[in-house]
Amino acid sequence: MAKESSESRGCWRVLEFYSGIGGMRYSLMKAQVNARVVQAFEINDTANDVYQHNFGHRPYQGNIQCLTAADLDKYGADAWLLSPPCQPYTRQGLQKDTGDARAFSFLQILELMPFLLRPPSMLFVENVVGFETSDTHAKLIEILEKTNFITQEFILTPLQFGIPYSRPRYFCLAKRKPSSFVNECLNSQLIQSPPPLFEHFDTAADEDDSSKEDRQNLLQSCQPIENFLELKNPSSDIAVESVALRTDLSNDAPRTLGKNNGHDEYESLDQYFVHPSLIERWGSAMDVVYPDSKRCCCFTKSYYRYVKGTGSLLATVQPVKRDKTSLKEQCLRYFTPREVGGFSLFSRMSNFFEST
Ligand SMILES: C[S@@+](CC[C@H](N)C(=O)[O-])C[C@H]1O[C@@H](n2cnc3c(N)ncnc32)[C@H](O)[C@@H]1O
Repeated sequence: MAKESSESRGCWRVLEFYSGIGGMRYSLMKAQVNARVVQAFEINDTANDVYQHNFGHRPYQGNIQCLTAADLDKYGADAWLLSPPCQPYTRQGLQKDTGDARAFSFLQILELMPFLLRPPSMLFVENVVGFETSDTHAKLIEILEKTNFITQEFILTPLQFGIPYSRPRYFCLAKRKPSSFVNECLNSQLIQSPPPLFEHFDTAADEDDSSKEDRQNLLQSCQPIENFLELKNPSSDIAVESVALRTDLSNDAPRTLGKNNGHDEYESLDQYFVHPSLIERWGSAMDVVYPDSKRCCCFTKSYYRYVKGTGSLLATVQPVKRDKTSLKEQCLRYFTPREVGGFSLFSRMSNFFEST
């Protein structure tokens, strides 16, 4: 079947697999490429509710594993965006890789590639660090090579793009010949540049001097956290008052304090304060950042439920001397859902489409 070229249409037709709440689509919009998502695929109906709210389009709800080559051919898509489940490859998980049922649908999509009459010209895959050494990755590269794609692979963190968010991720870009990349010297390579970064910067003990310098330069070039705050910090007086009040609250107390001398900003912020009892118990394990910090840790889905290892907490009172001020006095709060979303969305792929 003859395929109308994207140049003649002037607009890429895009398929978004594993669309979730639409992070890839937001990134595509931010990259300002001339593209249109012609279909999104997602099994989770709650995610689809959010996607529909965000974009006014409800993804196809179903198992990607059941899609056939004919199903995909009918979209005549130029580009595929894929962010398959990462659990089979996470370092903290069992790393069952191709043996994990959650990897099957991605493997199945790859297996369809040689049978497509209208294969995409471009592919973009995102996953966790660890994917690049998996059997699924080997399969991805094998099939892409067999079907005439050139690949460039990267491990990148938002910190490299000025976003104060430490979230190294694996990315694969693929273009089908005769399309080519601008920087051909990166073809068939996995680029990790600058050198590997760590979730907790202060634990990178065995780095040499040059990677320490790279890391420092990287951090300095990031925007401060305060540029990403939806709710600005209240004045110190209000925040200190808040700690006094919260110390009296039991865990079951209502999360809002009601009217407080007309401090509306404080009221909306209140539900995000960390209860002092949690600070007492888990303070030493908390990753605390400040409005002028230029990094924060990756947020997980257990953020708000657990404080240890699930993402950073923000000090709403900037202490004069950080090491001399107790965490309780610093009035810690969680980042709001919009703030968490903002870090993630800013950090995706806008730069790829612009530069490749
Ligand atoms: C890593 S998340 C992708 C997140 C997405 N990029 C976003 O911005 O929200 C993987 C998504 O794939 C969905 N998923 C997993 N297995 C699937 C399958 N077999 N068919 C369709 N969707 C699937 C999950 O429900 C989840 O939303």
